[in-house]
Amino acid sequence: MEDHRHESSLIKQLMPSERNEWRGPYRLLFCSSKGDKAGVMQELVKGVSANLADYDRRTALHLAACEGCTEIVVLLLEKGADVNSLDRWGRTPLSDARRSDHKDICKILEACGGTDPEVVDSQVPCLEIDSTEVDWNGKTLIGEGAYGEVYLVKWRGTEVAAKTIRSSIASNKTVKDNFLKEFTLWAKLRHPNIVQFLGVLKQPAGRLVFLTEYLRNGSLYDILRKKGRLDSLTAVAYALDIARGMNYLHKHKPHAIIHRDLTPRNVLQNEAGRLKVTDFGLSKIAHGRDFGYKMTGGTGSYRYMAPEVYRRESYGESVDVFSFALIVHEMFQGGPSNREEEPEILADKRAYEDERPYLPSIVYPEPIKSLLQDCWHKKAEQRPAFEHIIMRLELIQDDLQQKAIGTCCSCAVL
Ligand SMILES: Nc1ncnc2c1ncn2[C@@H]1O[C@H](COP(=O)(O)OP(=O)(O)OP(=O)(O)O)[C@@H](O)[C@H]1O
Repeated sequence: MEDHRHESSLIKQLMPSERNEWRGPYRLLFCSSKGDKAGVMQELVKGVSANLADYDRRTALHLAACEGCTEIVVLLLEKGADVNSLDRWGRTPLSDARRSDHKDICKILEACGGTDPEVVDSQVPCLEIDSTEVDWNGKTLIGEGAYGEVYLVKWRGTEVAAKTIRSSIASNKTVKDNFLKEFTLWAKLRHPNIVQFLGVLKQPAGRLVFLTEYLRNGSLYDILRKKGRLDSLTAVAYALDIARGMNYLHKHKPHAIIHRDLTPRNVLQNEAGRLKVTDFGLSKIAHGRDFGYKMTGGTGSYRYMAPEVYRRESYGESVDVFSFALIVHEMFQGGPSNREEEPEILADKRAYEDERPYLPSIVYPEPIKSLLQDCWHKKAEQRPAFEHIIMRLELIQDDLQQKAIGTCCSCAVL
């Protein structure tokens, strides 16, 4: 997608020297994007319309809202700028201010009747599923998480998972709106290793139920509990599934999607044996400032938490790489290490004493060992990106397959 958020397309085409000397009506757009109040005033006094737009239909108000130029926003509104003008991508100035996190400008625009189609979108009918289409009669409880129960139900004759958000959580309007925003984003995602979001049920206020595809084999957590250690080829195939799903999320445009809560419980398996990642983005709502939920030892999220998250420092995509390494470690080992230790204490030791799980050579092939050490590196910027992890895993997979064929052939010769 084109990045249209920052500057008018006309301004982008100008050389720096031309920008400074630019005269003519479009100077209004340039000055608005640069916070040049005197310049904006000059243009308006000359009679340039406050609603002048470039050929992407970006107005001075879009640009000022996007760039955080509060004074210009106020001035343009006073001079009759249309608070809800839509650009070529269907965005209003409020959409731009929200995306750039200019909270003061959002308040000003909202007070003037500004709306954000991207949020309205979260309630658009295409996301909404009529509750009467869901057959709850034969429902089966599949599991229970931090937010509520998960049921197997039928929707239009197809088995799907219905995930409920407890009313104690969903009755908070801000929390509910944030869930809806995350669903809007999730609904747009399509990848073989990402659980498919299907829609939100029309429910009375305070309740929230959403549908996703149903994955018959349950979570990786359940699989490891049942099967214990996985053989190297299976573990690497599973690691590749997770890495491909995560790479898709991290490469999302215009912003990477960071999972923040990648754990074996949030990795599900379908009947064909393929793993898919689920519940990304939701953890920051429930665990974040919107809702004072604290991750418990029970849900186990601390066990996979990157040191910088535990230390409450700023973080990026590599927090998911850290969690990924611990999941891969478990697949080779058959479960978490230091099972008896409180997850929070474990996270503390990882964050402050640089403690990491043991990697015995008898269990971990050398290239897996070095991959895990890189992925849980204490310096977040040293951890590899998922696209590189995929390449390394593919090489490891080829090598393991060659060895497996070799072993098989020597059996046949014998
Ligand atoms: N789409 C699905 N298909 C099949 N089973 C599912 C699906 N979604 C969830 N489950 C099952 O329900 C359980 C509970 O899921 P849920 O996402 O609510 O919580 P969790 O991931 O286990 O924990 P937390 O809420 O702390 O992340 C999962 O562990 C899984 O076994």
